[in-house]
Amino acid sequence: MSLFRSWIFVPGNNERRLEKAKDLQADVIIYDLEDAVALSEKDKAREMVRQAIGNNSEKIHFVRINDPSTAYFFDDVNELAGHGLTGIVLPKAAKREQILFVDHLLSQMEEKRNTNIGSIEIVPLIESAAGLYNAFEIAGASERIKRLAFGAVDFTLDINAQLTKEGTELLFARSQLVIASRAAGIEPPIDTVFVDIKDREGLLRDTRLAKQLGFQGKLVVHPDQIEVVNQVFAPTAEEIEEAKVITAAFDEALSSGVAAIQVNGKLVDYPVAARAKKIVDQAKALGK
Ligand SMILES: CC(C)(COP(=O)(O)OP(=O)(O)OC[C@H]1O[C@@H](n2cnc3c(N)ncnc32)[C@H](O)[C@@H]1OP(=O)(O)O)[C@@H](O)C(=O)NCCC(=O)NCCSC(=O)C[C@@](O)(CC(=O)O)C(=O)O
Ligand SMILES: [Mg+2]
Repeated sequence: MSLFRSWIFVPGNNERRLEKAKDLQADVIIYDLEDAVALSEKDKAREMVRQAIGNNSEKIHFVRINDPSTAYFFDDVNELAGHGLTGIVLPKAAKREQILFVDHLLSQMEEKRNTNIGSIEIVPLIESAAGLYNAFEIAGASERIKRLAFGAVDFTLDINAQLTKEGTELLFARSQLVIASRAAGIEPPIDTVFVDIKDREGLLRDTRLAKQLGFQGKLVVHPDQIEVVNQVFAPTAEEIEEAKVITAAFDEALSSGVAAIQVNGKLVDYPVAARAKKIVDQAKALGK
């Protein structure tokens, strides 16, 4: 079971940061060809990212390509698809038709390069009012989509909201993304970046909120943010211990035909036991 807690953006044209990415403890690396790269550097970045993926085959890699309305999109897909990347992050995802188009192009690239058709994932980045409104349709548009991600910087720009540390302005969008994802039958989404790199407490609060709302992980922009995100999205030792007690007690109860019991003063029934099992599975994936 792979973990998808922390997703770090690494600017695709920065040699030093591409090199550093190899040793980071992030679960996923996103090599960025979009907004972290100046227009004059797009071609160079594409080549650098290709090399970085080749030199770093252990990790789960995504590339954030430029969106289909740009002049860079086709070259990004053509030069990177089928070269060892796990998938693409599709920025400015706003409607189902975009996904169908990208899906079709990826299938052609996979066929040309003798890779399994459908193996390259797509993570649509929802960062506009239209994207949020169509999130359910986007999530269900292709088998390649396992999860959505949220981009609050562009989103607040689009809806004329102020991006604050409290994130009140994001509450509806965040919840809507969680619900659209689960209604479409895909995994919980990945939350937006927290831009104040020096504010550890702020990041901790923001990440806890994302977890509470149902997100599975969070995008980050700086190595210092990885540890907080990994910690918040991993169960604590107490949670693991409690989950083990609950699953053992519930399995025993079920064998006697009982499906509602009390453990440490709390009701345990099927959904409570299912949540506990998820924690036990996550702990196993973390080697705990
Ligand atoms: C912010 C800053 C410039 C600060 O750099 P500074 O150099 O001042 O930082 P320092 O503290 O000095 O770095 C200490 C050491 O870490 C190394 N180091 C730093 N960052 C590293 C890194 N990312 N990867 C590997 N290594 C790294 C560095 O090389 C140094 O190592 P060394 O050289 O040994 O000293 C840098 O982090 C950075 O570029 N971040 C990524 C920016 C980016 O990708 N933006 C696009 C994604 S967001 C977006 O698009 C919004 C969105 O689309 C998406 C959404 O929300 O979904 C929306 O709409 O909302
Ligand atoms: Mg953006």
